[in-house]
Amino acid sequence: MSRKFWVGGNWKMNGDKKGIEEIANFLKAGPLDPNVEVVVGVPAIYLEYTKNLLPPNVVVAAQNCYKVSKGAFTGEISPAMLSDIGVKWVILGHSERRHIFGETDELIAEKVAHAQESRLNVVACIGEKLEEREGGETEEVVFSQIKGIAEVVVDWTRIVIAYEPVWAIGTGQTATPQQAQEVHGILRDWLRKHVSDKVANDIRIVYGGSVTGANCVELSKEPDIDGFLVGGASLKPEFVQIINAKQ
Ligand SMILES: O=C[C@H](O)COP(=O)(O)O
Repeated sequence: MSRKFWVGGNWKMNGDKKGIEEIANFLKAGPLDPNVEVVVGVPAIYLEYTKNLLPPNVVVAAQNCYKVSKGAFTGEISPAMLSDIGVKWVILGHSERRHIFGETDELIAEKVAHAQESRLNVVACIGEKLEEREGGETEEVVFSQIKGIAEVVVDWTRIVIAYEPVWAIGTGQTATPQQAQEVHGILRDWLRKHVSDKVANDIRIVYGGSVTGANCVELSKEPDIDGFLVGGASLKPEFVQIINAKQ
């Protein structure tokens, strides 16, 4: 069993042509650890522009997509459209989609199902809110979220699970390596029990929430942390340090 370390950047609603060129330049300069899979989640309007600027060892992801291939859904984009322009990854279920835009577990499951049918690689995000952690409900919340996703996955080679505790996102309050490892460990055990040994052994479970150049190395040493989903720091040159955390 050896899981390739996976590092994603999630630019969220940030970036313009000039800024994207700067990011592409520091990623080109790297050097990036060749043993790491690197994906950046780009605003939809810049997917093609970014794809043309990035070095070949970094690929783009969409930050969202809809649950059907086409139709009267103003403002949405579909997996078919992403595939049509050569995009192979999509982030689904991010906490900002869940909590700002009201996406439910049910809608996220439908989106994951359709993205899988369309052969996109999915970064499926889960994570508890602060009040849920403080109420001792972390396990219950993440198990219910992963169950919703697991029920629709048909190809486990095309999915990365991102554990992102909501209280750690954009707050500077990173989960400690022990806190993150504890949840990654129980998620892997859940997959072992409810899906299979093979899936549990092979799937990448990555951590997101205030990952920086300063904390990535310690987090990367935990046995069940297989990479990161990075927000703010993925817009800065320190993203290279995070990609290289295992070196
Ligand atoms: O998708 C990334 C997460 O929301 C983490 O964002 P952050 O690194 O800015 O805390």
